[in-house]
Amino acid sequence: MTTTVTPTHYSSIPTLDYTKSQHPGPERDAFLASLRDILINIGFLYLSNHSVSMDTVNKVIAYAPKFFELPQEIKDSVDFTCSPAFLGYFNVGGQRVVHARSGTEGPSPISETREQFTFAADRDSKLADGCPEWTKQDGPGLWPPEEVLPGFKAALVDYYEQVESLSYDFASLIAESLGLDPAAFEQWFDKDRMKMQPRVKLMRYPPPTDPSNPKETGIDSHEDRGFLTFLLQASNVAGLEVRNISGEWLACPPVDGTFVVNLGRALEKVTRGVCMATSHRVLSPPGPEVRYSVPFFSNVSMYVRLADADPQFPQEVWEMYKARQRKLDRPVNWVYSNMDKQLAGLTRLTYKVKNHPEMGMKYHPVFFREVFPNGPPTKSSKVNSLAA
Ligand SMILES: O=C(O)CCC(=O)C(=O)O
Ligand SMILES: [Fe+2]
Repeated sequence: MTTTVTPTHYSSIPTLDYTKSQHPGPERDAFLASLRDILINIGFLYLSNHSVSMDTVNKVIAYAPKFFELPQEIKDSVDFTCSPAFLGYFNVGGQRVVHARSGTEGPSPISETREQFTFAADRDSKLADGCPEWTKQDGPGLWPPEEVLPGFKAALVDYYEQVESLSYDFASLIAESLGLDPAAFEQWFDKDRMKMQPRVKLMRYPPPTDPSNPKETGIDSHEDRGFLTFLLQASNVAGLEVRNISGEWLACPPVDGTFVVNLGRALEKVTRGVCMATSHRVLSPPGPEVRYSVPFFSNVSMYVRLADADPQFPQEVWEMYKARQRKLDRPVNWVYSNMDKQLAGLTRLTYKVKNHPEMGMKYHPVFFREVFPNGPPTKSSKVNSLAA
């Protein structure tokens, strides 16, 4: 029997009310049906009434500008180049970047301008000899001194832990909506959550330094590399845009009390392309206001291989997937690379060293020579990994 499925054409970003998923009944069934459609046909949603306390969210919103207003020498003292775990402050000032999948560097590259502060809950560092090289990405973050910004670390770590917990609950809803056991994705996570490596970034997007240069932007079109992204838009300034299956750019403006949730390439791969890692970009604000945002990137365990995925979706899910593939304005190339056949921790470190060769030379000198047997690359061959 042939079924004809027409993919939903999204012309705006849909919203799901998280509370509807919390109790069995028709509302929960409807939530799961909408979630399935969204995962397959747009890959982006607003999540309202989520489980993270608004008090915690509001603290993060209040701290974001305060961090970036700190004197430059304090921000520089937590520069990520001082962290083997690649945590800390990074000033992306008008750099040329190339993003995975979405594009190659052309003759007139986009230059991105933003500041970011990457953090995680503290993990033990494993710098001792004998640990696999990639475990050295674990480690404590860099934080400004407590007296400079009292309460900053506590508020951000509280936020991190609450969103992390939501990320596992949401992964289980995704599995269920796709007709799998709710625990099906647990195979991609460590039971001991302290081994997991989510990352959060405070982002600050200033208006362009040269408004006459249309190539200056916040973040060029890209897909996130991780599993799920939970984005808090932390000021009332728009700029995020999302590409739908027909190639139209949809605005995704801030909506109070929501997270924007989108799917990363790891989730795309473990679902063999059924869930879509959707392209998105951030335009620099027109000014004078600055835009702040706080993406939380969940990820798979460092100890799994994405290419081991063998999801047993029901036939109707595969039909929805095939119907979407026929409608896409471009191929979604989710095929497994050699990198997906090795441990995810190794792949992640490889991307980090490719992105930041200077960090590779400093903290992973032996591994660096494996990645770059012919010596350090020229600047233009850099690949930007956002959800690092
Ligand atoms: O700042 C935003 O709104 C989105 C950021 C983003 O896409 C990223 O960091 O991967
Ligand atoms: Fe992103």
